[in-house]
Amino acid sequence: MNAPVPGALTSSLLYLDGVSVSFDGFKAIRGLSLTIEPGEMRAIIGPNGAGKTTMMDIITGKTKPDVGTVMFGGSVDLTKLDEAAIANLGIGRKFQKPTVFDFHTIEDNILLALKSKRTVGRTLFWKTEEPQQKRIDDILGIVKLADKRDRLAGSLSHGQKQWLEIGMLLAQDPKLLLVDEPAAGMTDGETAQTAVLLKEIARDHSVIVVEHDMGFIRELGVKVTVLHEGSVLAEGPLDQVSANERVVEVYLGR
Ligand SMILES: Nc1ncnc2c1ncn2[C@@H]1O[C@H](COP(=O)(O)OP(=O)(O)OP(=O)(O)O)[C@@H](O)[C@H]1O
Repeated sequence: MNAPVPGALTSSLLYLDGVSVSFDGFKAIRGLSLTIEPGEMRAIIGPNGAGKTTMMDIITGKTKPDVGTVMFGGSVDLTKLDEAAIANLGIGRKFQKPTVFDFHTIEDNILLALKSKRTVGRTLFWKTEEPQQKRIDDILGIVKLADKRDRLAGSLSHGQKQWLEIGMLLAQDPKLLLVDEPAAGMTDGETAQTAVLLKEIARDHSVIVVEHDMGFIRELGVKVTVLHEGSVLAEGPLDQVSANERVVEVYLGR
């Protein structure tokens, strides 16, 4: 394992170095190093089994690495914290399948997410209705559901449900959002709209997007990290990693 780089530790929002984890002797993550800067959106691609989900499990505390450094905000060691503590630090995760409350309105879904934010200070000073309403309006505007606010979430299309869940994540006020295959199952129009939405969110948040849809990744126009067999195979602009022979061999050419 490499020694942590002090400069990167102080300036990076997320810093992984030399991270490995094995399941029953199988190394799912091997010597993974990755740095996300404040305000950065990063796309993660890679073949099935490359370790993308396990990497997110490590960041969110679901899985503990066997070795390696995982630092957040320059000084917080995520390997020492449980999932709830990591969520409270401001790391939000959106799983592939949308989990919204179908029998509540869209607005109430956002309201419930706002109320479930578990920071003590926020709960104590939680009393004024107006800022809360403004926050709901802002979030519904970002996820383009303001005109549907009174409809039941269950009536939304798959793509719209994904946007609502992203809105619910925003209600938690995360510093870093981990988004797993947001474009899966979406129409082309919804996929393009999702890229616009994530770019807007990335103006105020750091975002890690795991995706297989290369058209969508092109739309995002951000730095791409290619994972393969649990470590970084290539990193850089999409055109650059797409031209990498090894990336073509293990992923793009298949
Ligand atoms: N809890 C576990 N127990 C045993 N093996 C696991 C476990 N979790 C993941 N693995 C294995 O680790 C490897 C990496 O899996 P992971 O789900 O992280 O890959 P992925 O890149 O997310 O793949 P996909 O694109 O299919 O979602 C796979 O070979 C998987 O079978």
